[in-house]
Amino acid sequence: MIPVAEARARILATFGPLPAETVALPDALGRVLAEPVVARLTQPPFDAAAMDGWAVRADDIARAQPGSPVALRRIGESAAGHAFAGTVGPGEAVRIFTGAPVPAGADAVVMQEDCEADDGHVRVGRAVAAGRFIRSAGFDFTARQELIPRGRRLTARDVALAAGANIPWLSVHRRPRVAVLATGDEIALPGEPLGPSQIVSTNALGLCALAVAEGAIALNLGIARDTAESLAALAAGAAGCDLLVTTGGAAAGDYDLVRDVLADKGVTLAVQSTAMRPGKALMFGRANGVPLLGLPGNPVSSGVTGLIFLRPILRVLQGLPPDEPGGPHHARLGAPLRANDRREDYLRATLSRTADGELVATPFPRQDSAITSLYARADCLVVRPPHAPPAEAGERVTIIPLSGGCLSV
Ligand SMILES: Nc1nc2c(c(=O)[nH]1)N[C@H]1C(S)=C(S)[C@@H](COP(=O)(O)OP(=O)(O)OC[C@H]3O[C@@H](n4cnc5c(N)ncnc54)[C@H](O)[C@@H]3O)O[C@H]1N2
Ligand code: MOO
Repeated sequence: MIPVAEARARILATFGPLPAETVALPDALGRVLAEPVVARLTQPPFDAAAMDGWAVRADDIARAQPGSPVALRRIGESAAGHAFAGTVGPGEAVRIFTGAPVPAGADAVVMQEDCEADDGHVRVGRAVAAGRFIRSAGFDFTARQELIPRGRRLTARDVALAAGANIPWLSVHRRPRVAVLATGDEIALPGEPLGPSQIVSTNALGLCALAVAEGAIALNLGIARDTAESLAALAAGAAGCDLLVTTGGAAAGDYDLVRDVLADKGVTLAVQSTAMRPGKALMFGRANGVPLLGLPGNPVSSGVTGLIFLRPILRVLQGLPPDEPGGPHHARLGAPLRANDRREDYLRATLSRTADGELVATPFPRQDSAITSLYARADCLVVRPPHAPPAEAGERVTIIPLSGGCLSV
């Protein structure tokens, strides 16, 4: 058994970002930038009004007050998309609307609420400083400015920003293609009629969903029976994928075939088992040239090892750091814990807050790696290092929040 950190390091060392491809902007949400987004225009491209009102010369209305307005001659109109072509001279004003270009000669906008207009004149009842209610050209960004750095997972806000920068397509890392293979004579697909000793496969669908949530394309290869032929035949479907993930058949039982059948002859597995719970039965190597991540069969073990090993692989393949920035996260323990043994423990737990806002993680009393109902309900995993001494309620612990994924606003 090797420590989790070492297993992760050995596994992640074999992956790097996938090549870039070009996608249309509407398809870029959740993708990771391979090239920075650089503005193709200056925004706003011209000095623009920030309010509906009147474009004026600030000096002309320096003495205007609510009781004694200054009258200016109205000479035209500037609406969004329809600029006023002339110049505002002394004693003149142009009707203007939010977003419209401020005409030459004017240096401020007065809100229409402070003005009274008739056909020929506008009476301005408030003095404003030069620059008031004008968004000057480039006030948001300028042409050739780097707006979004490479390596960022694009949010809905980023898509809007790139659109504003007049960019119709983006260079992003190719999505990882992940093949997922369940194993075991006892496993059936959801909805199939079940034999007397059969159970429904949860793991492959859960792992495919995890892969999709992390931005990958998942290919569910189905369920291999406990024979070398079945396993080899279905695993062949992973050809051309960036990763083959198996679940089940990873321990040392008589029917646990994954290691023997799939690992290339002569290739040593980089990881054979890890000092973690759940997830001891874990392997990593290559099968027919495709990286192979062999996860355990117990459903919670497959889910947790998916989070600890599959998720960072998918992030690295997309050009992201293995872990989300901002970690590690911490909380207070909501219940005491016994001393830990030599395996790093990942306890399924709920999160709550104390009256003064502190985060509290309370592990479920039952932690068996086959209890899927509690795993689905958990808000976080509490990480207990190997040989951790007994812990009191209230102690600070490291947690892994069970949220996130590729779609972010
Ligand atoms: N003598 C030992 N026995 C076991 C050990 C050990 O160290 N020595 N480790 C235990 C641990 S811990 C785990 S985890 C499992 C891992 O074994 P495998 O990866 O070989 O998994 P299987 O034996 O194939 O299945 C275990 C369990 O999970 C169920 N399963 C399998 N696939 C699915 C699926 N797709 N969906 C839902 N459930 C699945 C399977 O029916 C078994 O109940 O080994 C322990 N044994
Ligand atoms: O490796 Mo097992 O995952 O502890 O349930």
